[in-house]
Amino acid sequence: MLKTAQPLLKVENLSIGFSQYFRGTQKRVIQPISNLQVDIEAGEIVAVLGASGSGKSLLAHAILGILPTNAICSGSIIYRGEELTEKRKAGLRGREISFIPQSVNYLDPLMPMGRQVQIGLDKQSAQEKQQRLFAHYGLKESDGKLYPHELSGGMLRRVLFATSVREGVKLVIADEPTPGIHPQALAEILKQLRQFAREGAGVMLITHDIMSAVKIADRVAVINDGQTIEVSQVSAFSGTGEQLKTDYARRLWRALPQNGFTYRELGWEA
Ligand SMILES: Nc1ncnc2c1ncn2[C@@H]1O[C@H](COP(=O)(O)OP(=O)(O)OP(=O)(O)O)[C@@H](O)[C@H]1O
Ligand code: NI
Repeated sequence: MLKTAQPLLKVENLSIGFSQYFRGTQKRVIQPISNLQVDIEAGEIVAVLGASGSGKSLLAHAILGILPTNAICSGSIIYRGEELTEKRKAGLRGREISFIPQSVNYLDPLMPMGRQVQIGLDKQSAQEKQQRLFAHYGLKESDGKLYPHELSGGMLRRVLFATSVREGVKLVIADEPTPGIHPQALAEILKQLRQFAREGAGVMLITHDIMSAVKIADRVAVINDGQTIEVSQVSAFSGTGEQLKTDYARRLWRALPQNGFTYRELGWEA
């Protein structure tokens, strides 16, 4: 891949904390993310791999500008050469920067599915495009009139995917898009992410599934306790992991069932 001087997205020294009350009145700050780094080139898929609670969703939400209001955030997020301010995030979100959230709760419970997929689409052709997306994701035209509670979990995930397909999308953030999904649907989703990249978008695939990461990513960023442990080319995840830079990543790789160890040794509950 051609290296450009400036990556599409560069997250540097990102720290996120929350101020919390405990014992009623005392305040303390918890720091789920500290000094996290990751960057993505246009046309590249970077997997962000980390155990549950390691800070993956917070990273996604920081890039998108949808952190809870009590979050204390510092560091820099540079997108296309410029600081991604909260105002810029709001303007790009759902358009140039698209998001496939971890939870189907991100869908509006009070809005029919068809309208949710039309958000961010060019008004004149929105309906036609939405219908094409529905067909592409195996949803029926009549499903467009249904509300989230009337659809199955699998269908909702497909709707979430449809909301991320936008003309001119340059960055796709997919937060665990594959939980509990059967293998064929998983292959389909990974193929779609690859397609985004082929069309020139940068893709961040957040996952705790090392196999999905290795199957699809160009590079893998391993995070633990809100810190970047290692960023490596995907080719380093092979053999005995001798090309990996850190012991942590090597243990993670070797813990795969086919590599002989178990996740439990890492205390990693996938
Ligand atoms: N609003 C919040 N207030 C306080 N702590 C929070 C808040 N949101 C997240 N955290 C804490 O930050 C840490 C990271 O959370 P995050 O959701 O980013 O993890 P994750 O890597 O996405 O995990 P999972 O794989 O389970 O989705 C967790 O310990 C979580 O409890
Ligand atoms: Ni998460």
